[in-house]
Amino acid sequence: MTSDTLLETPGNLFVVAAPSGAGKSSLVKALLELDSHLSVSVSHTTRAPRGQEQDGREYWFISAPTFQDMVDRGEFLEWAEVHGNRYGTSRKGIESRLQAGEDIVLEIDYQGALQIKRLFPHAILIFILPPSWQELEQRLRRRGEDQPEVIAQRMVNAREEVAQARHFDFVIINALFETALFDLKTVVHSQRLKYAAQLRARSGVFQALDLA
Ligand SMILES: Nc1nc2c(ncn2[C@@H]2O[C@H](COP(=O)(O)OP(=O)(O)O)[C@@H](O)[C@H]2O)c(=O)[nH]1
Ligand SMILES: Nc1ncnc2c1ncn2[C@@H]1O[C@H](COP(=O)(O)OP(=O)(O)O)[C@@H](O)[C@H]1O
Repeated sequence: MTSDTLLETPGNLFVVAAPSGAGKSSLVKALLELDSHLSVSVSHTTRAPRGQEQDGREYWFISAPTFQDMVDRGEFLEWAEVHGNRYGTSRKGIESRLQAGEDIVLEIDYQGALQIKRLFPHAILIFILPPSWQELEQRLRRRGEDQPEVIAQRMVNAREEVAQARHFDFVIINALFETALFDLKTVVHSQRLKYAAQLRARSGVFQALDLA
């Protein structure tokens, strides 16, 4: 990463991906409660809402034709088909929020994460791993939101998803929740420090000392 790419926007962009059930949503939710400078982008999806999910909170739930219209109009920064449904990050707001210095987290799959890295080379890609396959399956069952065949499909897809972790900047193992949350906070915090250091490196003091 070069300093120029880091300074592309004043806001930091974090992308968190994981196989279904690894704990990504729980970790991001806990992180947002602790960090008022971070906000999450709400994706659009053609998937039906689960139990307590609300339109505009977890996702914008839209029909397949509406999703296609948005694709055709170029309204997504990235989109992908995951577990038989389509999911996308709306362009609206993201670029302007980053330019305004806001930090944003995207909770998306690996295909979307890799698209975002191409668009925003300074984005920080974080992959969350479960401690074992057995624990992953247990978490999907305990969550109690998906039918057995949906869980089976997600376990099959998880093998392919986990193989993509090597393309990410950081890999966090979510065995103990509090430890994984601490790791996630540390990544966010260190990225902010790095950015602040880049700004200082361009400041008058560094220029005057021939350190820039
Ligand atoms: N590419 C992309 N993937 C997304 C987006 N929103 C959610 N996803 C991913 O779609 C997958 C399925 O999400 P979901 O149906 O909520 O299931 P869960 O991960 O088991 O909670 C997960 O890997 C999400 O990270 C998006 O905007 N773009
Ligand atoms: N470290 C952990 N230990 C045990 N259970 C966890 C842990 N992290 C998350 N969970 C539980 O696992 C289930 C799946 O978590 P969730 O955040 O919905 O995953 P994802 O968003 O990755 O699909 C939830 O019931 C959640 O409470």
